[in-house]
Amino acid sequence: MPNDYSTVPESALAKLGHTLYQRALVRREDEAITDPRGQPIGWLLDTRTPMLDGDVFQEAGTVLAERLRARGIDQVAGFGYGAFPLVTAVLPHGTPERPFRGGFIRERRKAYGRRRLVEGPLDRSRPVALMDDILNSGRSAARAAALLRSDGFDVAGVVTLFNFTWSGGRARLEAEGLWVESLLELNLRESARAATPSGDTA
Ligand SMILES: O=P(O)(O)OC[C@H]1O[C@H](OP(=O)(O)OP(=O)(O)O)[C@H](O)[C@@H]1O
Repeated sequence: MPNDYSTVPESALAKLGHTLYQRALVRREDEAITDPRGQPIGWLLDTRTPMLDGDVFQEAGTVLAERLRARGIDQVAGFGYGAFPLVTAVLPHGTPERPFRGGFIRERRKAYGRRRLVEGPLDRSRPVALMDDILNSGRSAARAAALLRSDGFDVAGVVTLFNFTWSGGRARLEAEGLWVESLLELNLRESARAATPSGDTA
């Protein structure tokens, strides 16, 4: 039986976004958190906490799959621990005629065995969307896109849970010809200055 592909209502999106944000948010009052240079920061979003919980995993997969289908995409790839749960969450939401396929991008080609850079059944003749939890500077996604392209894949766009709008990641990726879609646009510029934000990220 094909899944029900009726459009996910906006209210469901808002609820999911709220859930993801609330359950991913870690504040310095909760635990000591640092940036990549080891400096203390005020908050971060750790999306692994909600995404690796079965209920959110299921709901996020439904919503993300809907967005991908609307763009004619049935192949997704991820680079890093924030991305992997998103890729796997989408996979059950295809149809028998048009199943989703997923890929995990390695930092570098594996030196033995199949010697692959991208693990999984992705088809080079069809476009791939990159998945990631957070778009901040856009450097991770740009690097992932470059790795995919270097291995012969056609990268169409990037789907994320959150976009930190103050960091210019979207512009960086759009300049490379990628479309960008995020479930939640976070615009916390003023509080960001005060809190030195991070998305569990650089
Ligand atoms: O747009 P950017 O500035 O590149 O930031 C976004 C990236 O940062 C985070 O990963 P992080 O580097 O914290 O590594 P992790 O996935 O291993 O936690 C996040 O999961 C994104 O992949």
